[in-house]
Amino acid sequence: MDMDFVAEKGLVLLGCGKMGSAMLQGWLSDGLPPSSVWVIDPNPSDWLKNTGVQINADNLPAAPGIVLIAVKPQMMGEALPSLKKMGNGVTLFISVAAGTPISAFEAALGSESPIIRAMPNTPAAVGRGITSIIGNVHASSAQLDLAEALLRAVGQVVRLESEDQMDAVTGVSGSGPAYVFHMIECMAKAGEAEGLSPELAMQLAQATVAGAGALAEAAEETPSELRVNVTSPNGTTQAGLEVLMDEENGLPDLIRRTVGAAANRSRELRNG
Ligand SMILES: NC(=O)C1=CN([C@@H]2O[C@H](COP(=O)(O)OP(=O)(O)OC[C@H]3O[C@@H](n4cnc5c(N)ncnc54)[C@H](O)[C@@H]3O)[C@@H](O)[C@H]2O)C=CC1
Ligand SMILES: O=C(O)[C@@H]1CCC=N1
Repeated sequence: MDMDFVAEKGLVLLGCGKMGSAMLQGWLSDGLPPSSVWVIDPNPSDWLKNTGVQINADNLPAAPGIVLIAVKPQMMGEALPSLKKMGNGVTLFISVAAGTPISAFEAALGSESPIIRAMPNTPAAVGRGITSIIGNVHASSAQLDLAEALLRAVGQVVRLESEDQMDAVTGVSGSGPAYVFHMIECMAKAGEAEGLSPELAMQLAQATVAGAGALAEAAEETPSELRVNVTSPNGTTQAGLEVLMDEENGLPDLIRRTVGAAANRSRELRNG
């Protein structure tokens, strides 16, 4: 059971904004035929309109293979009723919404419905996402395998042991790309402050973050060892890291508070 199953039975996307589009882009470039995809979204983007998928069509499949729910948690109450008739025990629902618990989908779609809660991230658009998943009791191991196969087409997949882990996961990997993009912005601005042109500073910052990420993934050394490899005793990196790694004002505390705030917001979203 994999992409062929999804192509045959159909994929319905409820909401196709930034995250839904990032995943759809990955699936379409992986060979999912646009004719197998139905999107429900009152505000489809120009990109979406050019993909060839069916948008707000009347001919929705009665029992699609998968329904991906990718609306904002705040829109859930308004959006979910349109799916209720698909809560037939056959269709697998996958939600990527931050905060919204599995119990909310069970209440809206029928308590027998197989539901998988997932937390992806936008690097899915280039096949480099990571998605954490957990299913309800009605999601069979074959359905978890199906979700994993679908999501693996846009990056790595990890299975969680408990839904409680989802808030921390959201704080680290769901929101994480934004922290890294901001790091690029800050490095580029700092390069400008040291006299580089904006274009050169941005090129250096982007390539450095992308290259360091690729090396961290490919190398046998840990990120700590890779950091030490860059750091010549009493050299330039040491001088920089003394600021970045400062216990009181440095990155460790800042990142701890950043991830904590995102995880807390995820906990708050549980209540709608
Ligand atoms: N953007 C990200 O990096 C990530 C987002 N998520 C989750 O993905 C979900 C969507 O987030 P984004 O794509 O960033 O938001 P977005 O605002 O870009 O997309 C939401 C889409 O839902 C559509 N929509 C609104 N009301 C609707 C309705 N009643 N029926 C159908 N569609 C409706 C909107 O037109 C929009 O296209 C959220 O629940 C978020 O927590 C999860 C992981 C990462
Ligand atoms: O900012 C948000 O709420 C969503 C969830 C994770 C990333 N974006």
